[in-house]
Amino acid sequence: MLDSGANAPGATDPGRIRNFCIIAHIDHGKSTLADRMLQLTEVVDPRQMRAQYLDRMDIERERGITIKSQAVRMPWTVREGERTGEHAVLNMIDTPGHVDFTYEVSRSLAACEGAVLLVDAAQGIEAQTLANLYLALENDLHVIPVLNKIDLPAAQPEKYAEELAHLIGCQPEDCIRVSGKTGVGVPYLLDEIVRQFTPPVGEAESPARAMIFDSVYDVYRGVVTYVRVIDGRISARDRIKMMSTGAVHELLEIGVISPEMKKADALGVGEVGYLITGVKDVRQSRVGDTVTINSRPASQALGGYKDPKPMVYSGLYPIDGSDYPNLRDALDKLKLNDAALTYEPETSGALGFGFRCGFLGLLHLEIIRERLEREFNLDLISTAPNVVYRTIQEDGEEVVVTNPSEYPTSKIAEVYEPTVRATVLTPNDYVGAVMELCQGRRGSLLGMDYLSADRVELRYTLPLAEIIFDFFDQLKSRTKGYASLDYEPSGEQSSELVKVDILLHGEPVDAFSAIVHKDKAYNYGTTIAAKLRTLIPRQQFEVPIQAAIGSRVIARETIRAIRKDVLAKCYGGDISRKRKLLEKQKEGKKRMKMVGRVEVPQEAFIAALSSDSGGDGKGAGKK
Ligand SMILES: Nc1nc2c(ncn2[C@@H]2O[C@H](COP(=O)(O)OP(=O)(O)OP(=O)(O)O)[C@@H](O)[C@H]2O)c(=O)[nH]1
Repeated sequence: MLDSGANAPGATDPGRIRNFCIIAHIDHGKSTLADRMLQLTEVVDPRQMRAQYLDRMDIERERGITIKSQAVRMPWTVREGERTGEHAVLNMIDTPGHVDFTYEVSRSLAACEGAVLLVDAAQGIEAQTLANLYLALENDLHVIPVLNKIDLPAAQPEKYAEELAHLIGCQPEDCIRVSGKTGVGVPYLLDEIVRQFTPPVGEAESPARAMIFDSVYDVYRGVVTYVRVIDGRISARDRIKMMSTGAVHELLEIGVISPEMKKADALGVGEVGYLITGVKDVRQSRVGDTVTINSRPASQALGGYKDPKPMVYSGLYPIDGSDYPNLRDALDKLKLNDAALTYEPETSGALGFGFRCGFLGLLHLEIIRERLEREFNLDLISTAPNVVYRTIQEDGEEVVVTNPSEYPTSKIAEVYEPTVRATVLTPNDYVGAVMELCQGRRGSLLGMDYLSADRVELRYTLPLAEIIFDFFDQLKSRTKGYASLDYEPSGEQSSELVKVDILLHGEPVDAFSAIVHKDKAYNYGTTIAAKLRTLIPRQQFEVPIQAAIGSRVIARETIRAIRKDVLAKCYGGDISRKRKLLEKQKEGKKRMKMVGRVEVPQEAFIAALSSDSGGDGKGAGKK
């Protein structure tokens, strides 16, 4: 339990504090190790312990992934070695592992002095092990290498200790071996955290400066802001000031998380805790901003973070048009918690009123969509995800396109698409398969290194648009699940892109427009046209389905004419039965959308869009 006296928040000697995070490739066991630490430090009562204690969102628990960072304060008394008996206060920050949430990781790292780099002893180093290690080194963190899951029969700690030591530049013996599951080695790791990581340094007498590393919206309490105090002290009676806006807020509460919110009188140098001001909008408590005290403000803000930029866009439409206001409310609420989500209203001829939303990646898209459906009870259609394009017109005008149907059709001098720098780690045997995949996706090889005798790192520049469609699934299936992927934005490139329109009876259907590379346009056109032919019922006239680039048709399918005679089944003269059938047909028609003269059932749009956009996101979640 949280002890009083010298370890109480606000009164803690910074020399006793260790702020650290756990970084790892996805599924290497961060959350499990965090659970064991909570248990060993007795912060969580054994009766209340549950798996993935810090993953508070339902989706996080169900999918077994961490989305939001979490900070928790744990007292620890060193058990062994020359510092036995020393009382320390550990602030642990659990971070997400998926690429979509890298920006959360980098924010958390800036609040720490040390990082525990966790590697699954049955898997070895993976792409995000490297990516996270580089982030930690960029933030000048001391890194403790740890091999996890040593209880597994397939664990090869000797082999991977060599690899890890080689990577970090230490001795294989320096890699600590633990099992987050059984708890073996974890007390020793906690001792080493106290021994190896440096305590925070700051000016206790200076005006207060605290860095906001997260802020979340809580329905009952308003915005909860997580801070790390760098200099000075913030006490519960202070009025705080946000340095970027100058806005002054009354403090309603201040405290630490251990493992639930615990009120405190103050937070001093190096401490990690929360502030509640009664503000209702997370944007007023911006991540990266510096908090100071109004009565004695600091003169200079701390260096902030980069704002996350949406990478992938998709249109979200309520299946029932009358849900539109609810969708807007729901997005407003999610936005309170998620600064990376963007949205603006848009109208589609095919789908009605909806929103064009911007996401960090496919997993982010999927999670927002799932939360909208689950927490707000909405049924949604999402259009196929696309990236942002920048076009330069012949007259020099620049147009940024987030919706393919708004792509300018004529007089384009050049088009730029976003690219990523991708790192793939794969066993030697699959190098050929990975290269073939990357080349098929318009990748260019930047370099290739052997990390050990049988593990190769391949670096590619790839168009982001090529990654968001089933790239990860393909990579996994071509390498029997052994390859891992990480990527980061790397600017943009000029490409030969075209907009493919899908026309029904001569009318373009905006929801199906796509921007694709010219070599892939034909494939996209024929696939969608063939799919729609099977999904759209016959009409009383012949309906051509065409795929076109500008006015040039590149593919065509035809739905043959038929008169749907609902009365055919009624050979008797029962007029009431006939009327009933006609009524039923009318009901059905209400759920039809008119595209020009063609009646298209809503389900056809959903089916055509879902099979195109659904599959890959799920794979991304399992990374
Ligand atoms: N045998 C064994 N399994 C473990 C150990 N640690 C974690 N696992 C299992 O590995 C899987 C992933 O563990 P998590 O703790 O959820 O992994 P994570 O790194 O937090 O995953 P993200 O939060 O998604 O980044 C789970 O099925 C755990 O039960 C361990 O020490 N031994």
